[in-house]
Amino acid sequence: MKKFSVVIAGGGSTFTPGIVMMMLDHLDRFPLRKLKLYDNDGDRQSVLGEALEILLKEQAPEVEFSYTTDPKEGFEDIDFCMAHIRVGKYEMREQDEKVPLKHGVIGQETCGPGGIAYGMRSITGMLEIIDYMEQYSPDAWMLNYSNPASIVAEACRILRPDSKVLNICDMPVGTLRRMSQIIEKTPAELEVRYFGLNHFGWWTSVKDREGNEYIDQIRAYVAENGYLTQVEVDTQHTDPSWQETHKKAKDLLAVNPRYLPNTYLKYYLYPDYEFEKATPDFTRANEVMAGREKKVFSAARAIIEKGTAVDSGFEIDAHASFIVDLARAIAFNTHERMLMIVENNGAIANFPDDAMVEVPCLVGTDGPEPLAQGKIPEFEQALMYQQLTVEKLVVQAYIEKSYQKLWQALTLSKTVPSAKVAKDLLDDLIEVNKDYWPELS
Ligand SMILES: NC(=O)c1ccc[n+]([C@@H]2O[C@H](COP(=O)([O-])OP(=O)(O)OC[C@H]3O[C@@H](n4cnc5c(N)ncnc54)[C@H](O)[C@@H]3O)[C@@H](O)[C@H]2O)c1
Ligand SMILES: O=P(O)(O)OC[C@H]1O[C@H](O[C@H]2[C@H](O)[C@@H](O)[C@@H](O)O[C@@H]2CO)[C@H](O)[C@@H](O)[C@@H]1O
Ligand SMILES: [Mn+2]
Repeated sequence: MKKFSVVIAGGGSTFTPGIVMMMLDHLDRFPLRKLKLYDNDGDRQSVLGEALEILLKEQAPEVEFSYTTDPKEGFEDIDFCMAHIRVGKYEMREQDEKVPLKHGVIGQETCGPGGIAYGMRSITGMLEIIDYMEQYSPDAWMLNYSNPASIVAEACRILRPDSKVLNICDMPVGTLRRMSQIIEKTPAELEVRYFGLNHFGWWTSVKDREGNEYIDQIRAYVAENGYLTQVEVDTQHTDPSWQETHKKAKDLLAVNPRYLPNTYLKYYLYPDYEFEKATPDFTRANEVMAGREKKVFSAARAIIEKGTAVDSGFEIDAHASFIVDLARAIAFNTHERMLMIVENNGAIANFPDDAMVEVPCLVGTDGPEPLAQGKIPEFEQALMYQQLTVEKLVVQAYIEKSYQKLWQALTLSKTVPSAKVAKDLLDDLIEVNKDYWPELS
């Protein structure tokens, strides 16, 4: 079987060790000849790079491993780029989550004003790494899960329409694990129908391979428990804030019992509840900095200190194996069925063709082919259209450097109460993002 060369862009990511360990666990399905880390913060990346160098020497010496901040070194001779960059890092995520709270609005990583601010930063970083990939390895594919995926996907549609970039999200993958536990199946046994935008969608069917429908059984469970399961399926999600998020699905179902909701809808349907329970001095960014980030980097420093990764604190991100499934689908034309963020083009019959939607796709060497999801009801259609327009206005604001369009995007968001609040918020966000956003006029 062909051996592949992969660069992880955003090598200093808290997810890098877990994903690398997952890839080593799948070498039989997706063999590697070369694995590289690329980041624009050498100090941050080198901590993980040095530790992973020790781990690969011990566990996969046949794989050529390196880490770099040099784009040519990072992106030459690769088959795939797995991208998980965070432009502005956690210090800016903290601003995304705290600045809106000062204006009485929810603060969140990818939703509402936080997501808009993050999107205005991410576009520049994404264009940068896409261009590096195309300059040094023009035949490579980028598997992107850098956020905010909806805005990044819309920016790719307009600014890099011919680039081989696949935008994906692991939220539905994680929730399907929960659903499978509820009905005592495995995720691999299930086939879903789903429609939405990224972090803004619904399941309309969950069937096993024999065609048995489980959505009613799952709905009955979620109506009582949300997506909280007896056994926590995500080690990432033992934090109380994530437990509350999975539980809140119960209230999302209450307002729209027709379909099973993506947990992110809570920020749009219950922004008042989310604002009331927010802790302005300690948001999710702080939780991660004190939790996952501290844990991952401490484990890396311990490996470097001891000189071995045996019994290390690195934890495999087994659930991230959908990334290998996606790479295999491209490499071996497997026609893997998975949710992707793709141009609608009729997949959702009564929604704009040029919307970047999250729907089930069959993925092969030519990329994803969306599966038709039919017409959607007007409640979901209207919500999606409002959010779609927000996302389109953000990308237009970025391209045109338009203050007016970004003000409109914030005003239109279901999380922002008025044009006045939107403008005050925008002026604050411009100030804190002055090193990252294009200058608006
Ligand atoms: N799509 C999904 O479902 C999903 C799931 C989990 C995480 N994510 C995303 O993955 C990303 C990484 O998350 P994290 O918490 O590990 O962040 P992190 O801050 O720990 O790591 C991100 C890395 O990206 C680097 N970076 C920033 N700008 C860059 C650029 N222009 N070029 C190269 N590197 C750059 C940073 O220096 C940092 O080392 C975020 O965008 C996050 O939202 C997405
Ligand atoms: O608050 P964080 O940094 O812990 O998570 C933000 C991300 O949350 C989702 O990814 C989850 C995923 O849904 C879950 O199954 C597991 O793999 O953990 C991930 C990280 O918590 C979401 O899909 C991402 O877009 C967010 O960035
Ligand atoms: Mn996501």
